[in-house]
Amino acid sequence: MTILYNLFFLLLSLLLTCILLFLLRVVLIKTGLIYIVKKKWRSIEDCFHVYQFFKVPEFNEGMQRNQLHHKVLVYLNSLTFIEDSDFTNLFTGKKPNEIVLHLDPNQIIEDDFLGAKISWINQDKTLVLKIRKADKRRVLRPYLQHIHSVSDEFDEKKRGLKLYVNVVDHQGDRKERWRSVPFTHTSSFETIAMESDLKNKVKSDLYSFAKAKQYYHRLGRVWKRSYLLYGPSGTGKSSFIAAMANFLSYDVYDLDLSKVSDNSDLKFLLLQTTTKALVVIEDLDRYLSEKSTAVSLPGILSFMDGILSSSCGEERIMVFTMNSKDHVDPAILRPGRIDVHIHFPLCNFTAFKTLANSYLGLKDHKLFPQVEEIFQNGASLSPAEIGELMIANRNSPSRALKAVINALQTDGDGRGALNLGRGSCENGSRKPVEEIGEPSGIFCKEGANAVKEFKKLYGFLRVKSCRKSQSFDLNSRQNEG
Ligand SMILES: Nc1ncnc2c1ncn2[C@@H]1O[C@H](COP(=O)(O)OP(=O)(O)OP(=O)(O)O)[C@@H](O)[C@H]1O
Ligand SMILES: [Mg+2]
Repeated sequence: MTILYNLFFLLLSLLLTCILLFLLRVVLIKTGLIYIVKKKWRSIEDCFHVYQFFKVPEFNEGMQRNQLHHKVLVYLNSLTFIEDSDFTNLFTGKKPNEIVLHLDPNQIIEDDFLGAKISWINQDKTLVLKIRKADKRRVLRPYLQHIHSVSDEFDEKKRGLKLYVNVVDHQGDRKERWRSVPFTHTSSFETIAMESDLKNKVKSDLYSFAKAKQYYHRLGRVWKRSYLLYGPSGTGKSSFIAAMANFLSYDVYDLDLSKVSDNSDLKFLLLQTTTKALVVIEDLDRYLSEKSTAVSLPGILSFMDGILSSSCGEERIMVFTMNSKDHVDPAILRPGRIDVHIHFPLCNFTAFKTLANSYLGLKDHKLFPQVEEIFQNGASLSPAEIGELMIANRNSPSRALKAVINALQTDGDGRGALNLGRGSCENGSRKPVEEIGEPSGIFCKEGANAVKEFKKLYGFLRVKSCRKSQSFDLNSRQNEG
């Protein structure tokens, strides 16, 4: 009996202690006393550690700006810890409704890195780093490197993307060949009407490319990737390039071949592009067939193979667009030259529904079956043409759909037939998109060499079809990256 009593009292006292501790915690948190306790605890802890201090002044002895000071400031302003500090400054940002936090003079910021507690004090144009002596050897160097990369990334994002266009070299001195303007195209993968599976493949391909620096280096390859976007006018090729740039946060270099004076000029232009860039040549088929450029075919081929670009920065993506591959020199299209080919067909019913959703906010409509039937009969228009009709009639969805039906019945008849006859992927003849339920864009990887490399690396033995080898390639690289 006494044992039972003792056990009961023990349990009761345990329960009471738990309730008391819980109440104490609530009081501490609710009243803010927790911060006082934490502060006191830290100052007691401080007494048992030896600290080292590193000063980062804003200017050096020659009164030149110390870049590290700028980087640390950018880094500290990006920390979430700044929100938790006792006081800080609030400013409006560049974007509407944006509010940014900025360090105040004399403010102390706590940071955590690899388990070490680090604090920064903002004192009279000098930032002072305080670190425990015991942590210094292990943490200081990687911490400073971390600051470098975070602040570079932050600066990069703040800078905004740029669109560069090449200008004619009037002086003949090859200086300032690129002019830039802010890149403000708002196109994104979400706004492009395209089969979602294909879109995801492109996204993951781009993403794994951006992460694969070590991999490309190990293979001794130039860290670049090239895409060919081909299809009739108004099918979204240029919009897709803008979406790629926005997705990767890369600048765009739009190369106008008619303003390039010769092969060596092309080389100079490439040398002047920066890293993290999308180098674009639009309408390559037209330049080649009209011979409207002074650059020769070998000049273009070596540009594609990355021989020229290997000497300049890295991490670049090249994009070429064409209306058709039919009359292009086979050397351009040979496997391994352009990594990924993407076909942009005229609109099919699936793409039409995406457009109707984004332009008119329509998920379904009683006229949809009629539109579907017209598409099934082979009629088609470009997404640009359909988009225009929808924009013009955006206040009345029914009128917009009737306008599209009308246009498909009159202008769209022959175009559909043309689309059906087009080749799509290298390994087979193209069937009507709607009939076989094929994606509205075709994604076909032609990098036979790259496929071999991946097979060697990962021990894949089965030779797959063009389409399959591409997806296998993407998966394996994703794993790698
Ligand atoms: N697949 C699509 N999804 C959404 N909008 C599209 C699509 N295709 C075209 N558009 C719209 O049509 C307009 C023209 O498209 P874009 O300039 O990208 O076509 P293009 O294929 O580059 O044409 P071109 O070969 O004549 O240069 C853009 O405003 C774009 O928003
Ligand atoms: Mg275009």
